[in-house]
Amino acid sequence: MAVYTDVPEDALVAFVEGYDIGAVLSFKGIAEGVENTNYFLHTERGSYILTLYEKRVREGDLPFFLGLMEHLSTRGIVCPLPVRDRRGEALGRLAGRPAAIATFLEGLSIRRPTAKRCGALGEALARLHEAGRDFPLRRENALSLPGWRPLLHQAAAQADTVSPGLAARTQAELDRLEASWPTDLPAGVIHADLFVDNVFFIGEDVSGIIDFYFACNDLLAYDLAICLNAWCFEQDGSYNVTKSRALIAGYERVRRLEPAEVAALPILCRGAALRFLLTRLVDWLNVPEGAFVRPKDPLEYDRKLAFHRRAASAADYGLDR
Ligand SMILES: Nc1ncnc2c1ncn2[C@@H]1O[C@H](COP(=O)(O)OP(=O)(O)OP(=O)(O)O)[C@@H](O)[C@H]1O
Ligand SMILES: N[C@@H](CCO)C(=O)O
Repeated sequence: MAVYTDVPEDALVAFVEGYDIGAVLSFKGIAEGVENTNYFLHTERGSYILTLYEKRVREGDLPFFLGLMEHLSTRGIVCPLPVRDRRGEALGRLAGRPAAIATFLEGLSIRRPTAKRCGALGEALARLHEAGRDFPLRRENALSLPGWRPLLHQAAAQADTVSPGLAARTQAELDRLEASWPTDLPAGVIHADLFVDNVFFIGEDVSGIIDFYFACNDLLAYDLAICLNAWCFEQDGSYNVTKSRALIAGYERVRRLEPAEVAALPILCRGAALRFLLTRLVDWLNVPEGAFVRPKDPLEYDRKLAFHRRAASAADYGLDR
């Protein structure tokens, strides 16, 4: 569950009075998610999400995240739109934490997406990349290649308690990626955490994208690699190349990949898998005492990494050129 910070009712009422959204009708903590505290907020004017920013989100990055959601909204991407208070500020403080109110999005996240929905996701991802082109702020990706070794250092001593040989496997993978990571591919604003729980559908269509708190400037095709990892593996660990082909084809309906991006796809997928293996491993080994959080399984990404290590080219992901 993700309610790390309790908000007393009187503090909430005073906070909401600072906005032109009417009086509070109801207010409820949201169990999903692991990063921030989220409340569902219903007022006389409608439905909103109140977010209190927790540990991994740096306060200095919030203008980037909130500004990006505003920017993307004006360019037709359906994402939460931060609500500005009566003074024109999108970012406030509540219960001692930075906090913001954003619009509530309709739709459902789909746990087991079909190939058709993977195609719709691919298209939505490329639209997001296109819409982010003229966003003026920059944020380096703290969880790209240079950030992985410090994470491994944090986890290495205990990694083998999670799975025998994990420390050495992860170390070897990181060495290999450091020697071959591409640098000269098209870059721009990426979402960087576009998992199935962050995409809402109505029917077969993407109705909205949430959770921009890892968004940053990085390689566009790396974002695609994150989605291939998150959307195209089955429960039994097998890679579904039909879904993968559909996701990439959806992406290319909006932005065609350059030959260098196609060639780099296997290595980008390895990097994306290692990134989530490492953050999950660190979280798995460091559950804060008394926290109501169920850490995500790092070994899921150890198994995905094994698939990517065997991939010879983009053809293994259904991209035959
Ligand atoms: N704008 C929104 N509209 C509707 N529901 C939302 C919105 N924002 C968040 N939610 C709901 O709150 C849940 C948690 O939100 P979110 O994924 O942003 O939290 P998080 O702690 O950052 O999670 P994660 O673990 O994915 O990083 C979502 O799964 C969704 O159900
Ligand atoms: N999407 C991430 C967690 C949220 O940052 C994961 O599945 O590891």
